[in-house]
Amino acid sequence: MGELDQEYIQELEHRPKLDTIHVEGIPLVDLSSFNSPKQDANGMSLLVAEISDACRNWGFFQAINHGVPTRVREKISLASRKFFALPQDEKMKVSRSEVDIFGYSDHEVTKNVRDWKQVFDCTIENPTIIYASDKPDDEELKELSNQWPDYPPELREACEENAAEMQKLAYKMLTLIALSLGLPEDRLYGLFENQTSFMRLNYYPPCPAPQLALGLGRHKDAGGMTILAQDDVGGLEVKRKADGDWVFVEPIPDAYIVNVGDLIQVWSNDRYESVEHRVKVNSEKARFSIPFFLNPSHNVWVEPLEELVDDQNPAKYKGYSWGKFYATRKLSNFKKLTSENIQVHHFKL
Ligand SMILES: O=C(O)CCC(=O)C(=O)O
Ligand SMILES: [Fe+2]
Repeated sequence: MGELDQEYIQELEHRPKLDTIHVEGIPLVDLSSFNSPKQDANGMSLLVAEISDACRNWGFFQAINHGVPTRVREKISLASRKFFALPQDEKMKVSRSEVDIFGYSDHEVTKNVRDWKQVFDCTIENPTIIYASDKPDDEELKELSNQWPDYPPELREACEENAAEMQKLAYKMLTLIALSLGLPEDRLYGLFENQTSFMRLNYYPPCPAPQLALGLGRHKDAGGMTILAQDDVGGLEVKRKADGDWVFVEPIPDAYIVNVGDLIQVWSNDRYESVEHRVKVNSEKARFSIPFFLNPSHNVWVEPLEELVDDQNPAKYKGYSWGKFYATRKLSNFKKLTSENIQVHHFKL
């Protein structure tokens, strides 16, 4: 067993099992009927039903025939590998701070345990508007923009091209999710104008003691939806709703993993739930992944959609400000927390 700094060590109950059991995993959804030039009505209604089942039973699925060009994915994957291979002092030149919250970090912590990974974050809207403070009555705004490293020079273009494709795919997903909830297909679009979405490059280096640490501790995604490209190494595990077991997400070349975030859980009034997931590491191979976090505008008030609430189904959440939630989360990256970070269950009625 290799040596591992104490701050990475998970409590016994949260340590991963290293042998991977290949069981029936998250659903696979083929988006061809959505993408075909003349969408056939039958294909679309089958697709909507599959999305509904996947979101209800798993909160996660893999999408194929999604329309994202392979070259866009290859370009960002390669640029990401080149960036993380730089010497540490080069990467630190674009490190995140309380002021510049996008950029590089090798210090992510999930539920007070350090993650075995490095990240590079970039925002999508340029600039992105957020609240300057997490104080409820403070309306002051601030503009955020990206930091780009000198090397690799193509990183910026690769990120921007990937972001544009993720955006298109995210809107397809919003369409399908709205339809699957019995809503008009454009019902969710307006929530994402002036979005606070961002993209992350994840690098999980080989770990000397992968049985003690996690690349990313168990968590739920707080935003609207996440679309993730993983490489062929594998490590992502999803907590199966049916029995609470951790299920390995099989790498499928060129597929994107889609999961419902906490906001869809609230908007859908718990019809769809945001599901816990985590990342295992291993002692031999580095793993790379690229999530796109689709998040609404800072001024969106989050509450169950009125169409999905009635006397039989009263609202299960009180409303909250996405912008204040986001500011609290982002600022907490730079504070030592003494209590649990803000979570959606704090708004449960
Ligand atoms: O790297 C992965 O597979 C998952 C990443 C993830 O869950 C996240 O960044 O929120
Ligand atoms: Fe996640």
